[in-house]
Amino acid sequence: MNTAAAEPVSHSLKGARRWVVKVGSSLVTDGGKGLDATAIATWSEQIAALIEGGAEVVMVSSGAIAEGVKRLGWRKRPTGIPELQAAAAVGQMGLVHMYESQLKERGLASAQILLTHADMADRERYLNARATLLTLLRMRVVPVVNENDTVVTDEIKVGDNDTLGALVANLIEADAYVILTDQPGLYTADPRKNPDAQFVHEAQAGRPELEAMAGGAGSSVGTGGMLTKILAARRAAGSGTSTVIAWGREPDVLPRLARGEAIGTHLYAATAKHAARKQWMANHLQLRGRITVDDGAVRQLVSGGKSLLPIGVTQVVGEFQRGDVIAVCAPGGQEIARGLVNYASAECRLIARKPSSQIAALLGHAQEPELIHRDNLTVVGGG
Ligand SMILES: Nc1ncnc2c1ncn2[C@@H]1O[C@H](COP(=O)(O)OP(=O)(O)O)[C@@H](O)[C@H]1O
Ligand SMILES: N[C@@H](CCC(=O)OP(=O)(O)O)C(=O)O
Repeated sequence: MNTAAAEPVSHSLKGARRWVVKVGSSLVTDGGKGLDATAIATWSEQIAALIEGGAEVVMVSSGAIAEGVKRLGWRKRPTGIPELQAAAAVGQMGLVHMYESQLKERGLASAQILLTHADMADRERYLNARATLLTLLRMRVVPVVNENDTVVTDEIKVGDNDTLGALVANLIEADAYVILTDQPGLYTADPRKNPDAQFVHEAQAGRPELEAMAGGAGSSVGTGGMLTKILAARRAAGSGTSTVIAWGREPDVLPRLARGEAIGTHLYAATAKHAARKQWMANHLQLRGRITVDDGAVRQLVSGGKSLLPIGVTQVVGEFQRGDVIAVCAPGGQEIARGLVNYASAECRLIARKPSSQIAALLGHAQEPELIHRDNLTVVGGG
């Protein structure tokens, strides 16, 4: 851990291509006073600069409840869950409207994505959310993500968009997760309560001593405090994503981070992205089925680093759903890869040996041309 300003900071976000940027309620609503148009304009400007430089950016924005409370004319945040949900539904309108207009002024289209933690836990929804987000990013559209507060209760109680941002970073395997908040970063203790607290410049994400430093929210508008940010950084590191916690009003913070400047607290991921993905597949998911592929497909997967297309599939064993993990076997039976399958077993049987152009005609719908996309595939024993 590096708390001394004199010690050189060794990690940076230079070269990061895919970014998730999260902003907290107190910043977005100027401490609950109402949507801060200037701040949102500033971040939009910075996002436009990143995209201009070839980056992809997902925005995760809190502030719906705080804005809804203001729009409904309530003097303070309610405690009842239905009232919080109602406030979020009202405030979300203003929130996305403001992002849309500010991004549009900078020539960028935006999209609203409302997610719950449960959406990421369900493998089919996980694949759908991933496909939607990656498609938007390919089109240079900026997804603006928030929790789907209408349908969740636990998430409202913990109010945890720090974690949601990390889940999105896992989902799209972001290079960088930037959490913008009302402090310059992590201190060894809550600086609002302890004036002697030292600034933490960098540390490896997931180190247990970081959790001991982090306290709860410092304002009545924010919810998670530093602890959820530290835990979110640990989670992001699981997919090889490094996290920076920085002050949201730091001038030009995002482009400066992209240029490699040391701003805020850098919580770096110890494992590289590709290795992290392999580990995740190996550890977290149970095999639900098996398919055999022909020699041509084996070559494409093992040496070519390509996706698996239905045309190379010769046999489908077991019952599985879209999003399940299946093993891919060579004609001799040995497992060569495993990955998240885009079609259920019954559909795989119908499209096996067929060109992808026939999927829509055979199934009545076409999710993706690949049976397993190469991003969701890990070659067994390969690099
Ligand atoms: N060790 C720490 N370092 C910095 N801030 C801390 C620490 N522990 C607790 N905090 C508090 O966390 C607050 C930021 O979290 P929160 O209010 O939830 O913001 P946001 O709305 O941006 O998520 C800070 O204002 C600060 O008072
Ligand atoms: N979905 C809620 C998010 C609450 C939340 O996590 O807030 P914060 O701790 O300020 O990031 C909202 O938009 O109000």
